[in-house]
Amino acid sequence: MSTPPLALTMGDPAGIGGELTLAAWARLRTSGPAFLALDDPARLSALAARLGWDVPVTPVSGPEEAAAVFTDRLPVMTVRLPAPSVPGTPDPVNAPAVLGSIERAVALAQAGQVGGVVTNPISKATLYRTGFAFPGHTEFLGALTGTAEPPVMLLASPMLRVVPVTIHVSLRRALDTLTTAEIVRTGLALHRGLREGYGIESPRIAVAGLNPHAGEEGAMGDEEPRLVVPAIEALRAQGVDAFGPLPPDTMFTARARAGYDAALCLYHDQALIPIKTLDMDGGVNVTLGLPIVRTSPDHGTAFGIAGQGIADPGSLVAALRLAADMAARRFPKAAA
Ligand SMILES: NC(=O)C1=CN([C@@H]2O[C@H](COP(=O)(O)OP(=O)(O)OC[C@H]3O[C@@H](n4cnc5c(N)ncnc54)[C@H](O)[C@@H]3O)[C@@H](O)[C@H]2O)C=CC1
Ligand SMILES: NCC(=O)COP(=O)(O)O
Repeated sequence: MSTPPLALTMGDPAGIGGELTLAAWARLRTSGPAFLALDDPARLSALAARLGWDVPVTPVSGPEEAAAVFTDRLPVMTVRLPAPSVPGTPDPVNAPAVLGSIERAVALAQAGQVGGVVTNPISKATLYRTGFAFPGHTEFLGALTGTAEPPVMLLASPMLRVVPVTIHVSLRRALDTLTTAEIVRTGLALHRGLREGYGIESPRIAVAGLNPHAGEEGAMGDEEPRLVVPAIEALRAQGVDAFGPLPPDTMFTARARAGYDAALCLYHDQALIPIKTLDMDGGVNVTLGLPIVRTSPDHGTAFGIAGQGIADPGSLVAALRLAADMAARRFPKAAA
């Protein structure tokens, strides 16, 4: 049996997702991994024509047909848009198609018809206006696949892997809701994810402090002794090679990064600023704790440059490659 293709979602059709899908196909068509887009073939064809890109788009009935045509044509399983997409101007009317694309990709992955799901960026604010009740893909995918615990967001590049313990909440709320139990739960999920997804037998996990100088022995905040140190002790008691809390301002230097496999960070920007600064075009967002493989580019919809053909497809290409690697590691029989 040959490796099944990956499913690539539409993302917000007013964002850069469409042109990234076209560019990713051009880069991967001969080398793979193969993927099928869950998108509107007419809008992708029109976009390719407008950009002057030679990307033949073809509707397909399913993953098998997609794998057969991938070298010559970009295969698309049709998800019709209710309204024409205008680059840079998101339209909530298209939200059902955006979400439908994700739902269909997940169903294909759960049925074992695709190796994993790769998502193009959605506009969270646009979806919230239509009543979307999840902070982002990560939590939506947890609900779609019925995970017992909330999934965990890992951002990964060859230079750095980071996980934020709190994700899409205000900084104030992140501080108010940070608990030892949540640090431990996230650390355990990271430990498992590094073993299963990356084959790292005994992952070294650096835990960030919250305050300047990791609290300066309590003079600049007490969260380190009160929340973080007990979490590290609990993780170590469960066999996880966790250490810290490290001063956040120096833990991302090249020297410091050489000492760990992933950094466990306490809030969104503590994790995402270093990785996007180091490797915006190579960073990949991976969801840990799902029964399926899911990756995505590390960036968003980039409405300001959408439709111009100048968006860098590097992060999406890296996301597709990583999803294929993870699928092969998780489902070796399907990849044989
Ligand atoms: N996985 C997802 O679905 C994600 C969605 N978003 C959503 O994206 C929307 C916009 O978020 P922002 O914070 O503005 O971040 P953004 O990543 O969309 O844009 C930030 C800056 O990076 C540039 N940029 C982004 N991707 C690029 C690429 N591939 N090539 C060249 N330049 C690129 C943009 O032009 C902009 O200057 C928000 O609604 C947010 O929720 C953000 C991150 C991830
Ligand atoms: N800042 C990362 C991000 O927004 C990705 O979120 P998700 O949609 O993958 O949950």
